[in-house]
Amino acid sequence: MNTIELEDGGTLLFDEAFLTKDLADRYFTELRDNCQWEQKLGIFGHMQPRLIASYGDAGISYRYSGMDYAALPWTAKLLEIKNKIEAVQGEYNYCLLNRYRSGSDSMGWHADDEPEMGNVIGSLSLGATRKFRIRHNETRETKTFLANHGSLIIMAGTMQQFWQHEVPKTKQVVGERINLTFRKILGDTK
Ligand SMILES: O=C(O)CCC(=O)C(=O)O
Ligand SMILES: [Fe+2]
Repeated sequence: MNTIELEDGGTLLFDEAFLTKDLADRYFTELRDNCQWEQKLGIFGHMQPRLIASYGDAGISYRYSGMDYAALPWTAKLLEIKNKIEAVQGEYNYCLLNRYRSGSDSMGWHADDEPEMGNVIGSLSLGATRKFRIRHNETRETKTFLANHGSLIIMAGTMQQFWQHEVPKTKQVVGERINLTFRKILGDTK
């Protein structure tokens, strides 16, 4: 487990071997086959280049790229994963899953800095290894992490205020990747 102290009070924890390969394999298959995946419309009227699904406590919905996502009720597997991540850090009531079908699926530079969102985000990666990059808003300093099968990244402190992150497209032939970001939606979410 690696804890990186970022400038301006952000921290990024990276555990390359958070889950055993066996368990990561099982979660990948289970989530791929059983989550309610959908492709959403993004900004400028284009479909987002990935599939998403979202789960959480009753009554939770999450505003993202100008749209509201109502959370489906937790499944037993997702609660099991949530408990494991909470044992490391954080307390979560919502999970956004992203499914990157190939190297041409991606997520552009952004920060998860909505005011109603807690500052601790737990991000579990399953399946193909993809680059997870972070970039400081002012200095443009960039760091790259290889988010491999079964790895955990926890973003905390002031990271969302001072850094953005992305999962870039790649021309390499890569298999599917599923990423789960556990979050805490605060206050009145209706
Ligand atoms: O897929 C990832 O590793 C990042 C996902 C992400 O940044 C998000 O869902 O906000
Ligand atoms: Fe994000």
